[in-house]
Amino acid sequence: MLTVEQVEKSYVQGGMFSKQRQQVLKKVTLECRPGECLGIVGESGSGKSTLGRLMLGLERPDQGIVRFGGRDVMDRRVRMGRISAVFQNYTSSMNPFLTVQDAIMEPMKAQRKAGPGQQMIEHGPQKTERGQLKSVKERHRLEQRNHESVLSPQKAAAAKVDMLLAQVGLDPSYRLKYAHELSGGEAQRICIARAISTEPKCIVLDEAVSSLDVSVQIQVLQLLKTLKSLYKMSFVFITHDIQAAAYICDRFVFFREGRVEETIAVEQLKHVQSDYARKLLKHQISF
Ligand SMILES: Nc1ncnc2c1ncn2[C@@H]1O[C@H](COP(=O)(O)OP(=O)(O)OP(=O)(O)O)[C@@H](O)[C@H]1O
Repeated sequence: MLTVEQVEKSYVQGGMFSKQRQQVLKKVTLECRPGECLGIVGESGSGKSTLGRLMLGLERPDQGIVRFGGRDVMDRRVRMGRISAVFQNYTSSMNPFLTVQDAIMEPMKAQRKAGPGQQMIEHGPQKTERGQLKSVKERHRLEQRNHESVLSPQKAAAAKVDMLLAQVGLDPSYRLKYAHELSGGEAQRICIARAISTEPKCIVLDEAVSSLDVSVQIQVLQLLKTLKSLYKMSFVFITHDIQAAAYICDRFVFFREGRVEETIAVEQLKHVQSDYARKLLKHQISF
């Protein structure tokens, strides 16, 4: 579904006029399958976040391509509403001048603005791939959405936000709060609500629980697991925390110095082949 094919990325090192480049990603090929949680684990500086940005279409690879459903994610229409992100810095992820409601609504508004282009993709060539049933369901959803917005846009928005807040375990009173009025765990739940608001097929989570207290981490991981099965989404879970990854992921990609070192199903972790994967596991997991 989300595929990374022979991707390379380098950055200029030592200032704008320097000719030196650091090769951060080296011929990376991997796939996040429909409905799975793929963990990208590796040491600090191994290139995990760079890979995440490329998977989100935020940066262009020097070589290779990232595709979603067969299409290049650099095309905004391909990723809009289908791929979203949750980052580590939940406080800076939220605009301080927006209420929780407006922050959660932002991606949906952007998706609506994209309108015709979005529909071209939804009902274009994919219609035949996905079959008639899917397109009927989609049409019904769009009609319902239009119907709601014609009747009472504010009420419909508030109801949608309340539903999303409930799904991340927060009550409607949070709707009018601002980022500075939230705890870390609450802010991250809002970022998750925002990420699921367009019912994406895939979420890239980059160190999404790393800054939270351990007890809050567990709650947020449990929440992510529940939402994943509710929405039938895929996750790309980028982390250096193997314990957290083992809790939520189906497969691990061990990432080392910009390369895929080893890929393995989580239930097979005891049988990793590479020294690097063994070393990372030994430091963090006691079997
Ligand atoms: N925009 C950029 N410009 C220049 N160098 C960059 C840029 N982004 C990343 N790098 C470099 O690429 C390397 C990999 O960084 P990246 O953040 O992808 O690693 P990481 O595995 O996510 O690390 P961490 O776990 O510490 O976040 C680092 O050496 C970093 O300095």
